[in-house]
Amino acid sequence: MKVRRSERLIDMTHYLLEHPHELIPLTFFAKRYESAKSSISEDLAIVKKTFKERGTGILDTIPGAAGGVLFVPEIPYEDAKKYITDLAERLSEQDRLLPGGYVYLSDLLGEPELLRQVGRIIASKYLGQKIDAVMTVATKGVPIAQAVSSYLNVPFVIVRRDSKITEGSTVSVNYVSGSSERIEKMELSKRSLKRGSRVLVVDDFMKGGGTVNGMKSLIEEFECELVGVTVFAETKFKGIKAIKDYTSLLYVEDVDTKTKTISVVPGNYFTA
Ligand SMILES: O=P(O)(O)OC[C@H]1C[C@H](OP(=O)(O)OP(=O)(O)O)[C@H](O)[C@@H]1O
Repeated sequence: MKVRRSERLIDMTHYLLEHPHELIPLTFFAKRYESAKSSISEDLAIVKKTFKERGTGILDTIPGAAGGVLFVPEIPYEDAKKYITDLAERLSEQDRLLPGGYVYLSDLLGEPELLRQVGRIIASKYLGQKIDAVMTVATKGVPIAQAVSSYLNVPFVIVRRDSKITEGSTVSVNYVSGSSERIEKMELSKRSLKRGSRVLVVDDFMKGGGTVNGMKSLIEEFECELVGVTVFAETKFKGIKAIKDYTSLLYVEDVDTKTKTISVVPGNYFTA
């Protein structure tokens, strides 16, 4: 039964939002709605225009028999800036400060809406760049990696600091944990990354940068390519950070251990 345009537009938009970075042939929609390809092309032009005007993302049209449409999510700069600025205020609450200058984030990183927004903001940073996998380290980086990978439609891989029999054979590297200035080890299952993969590293928090630097070494061990590094939050570090090229959404600019207060501002995401 032929489907009316208004219904096609609703269902088509839902399908595209659910399948980012996936090339969808026009014939798929023509069959789904029992409509002519010319009608589908008109529908997609409406969706493309609305996505662009609303900052939902880009609807690329790939011509030819093997062509189709491909939805690339993004977030307008102003929307990202406002969201992160509001989050910075929220983080500047009392009693988030932990020993060693860490910040309690687990409540925030358990909120589905926050993870959706953070995933979209981080994915938008790498618009147009080929990414084959997102990498993070257990544990608190995992929800962020999952959110980013769902927007990029690529797998995420979890680096571990402890050996797990269920990971099979692994590649491990030693790294200097900037925070504890100790030599620590991290490892990744050999099955996780194909040689030559382009990898985006994300994590929840950066202090000395040793953890991210360890993941950078792992990427080299796998003969893969580091596309970039984005952390949810970073804090000042008394020494020299182990890594220079990274983006942070939030920056803990001041910590008062007496009053247990912190001052958080937007990170270098908006300036880098
Ligand atoms: O920049 P660095 O000085 O290396 O510190 C950042 C590390 C430390 C902390 O992990 P932990 O809290 O140790 O581990 P988990 O994520 O499992 O809680 C955080 O999640 C980053 O991974």
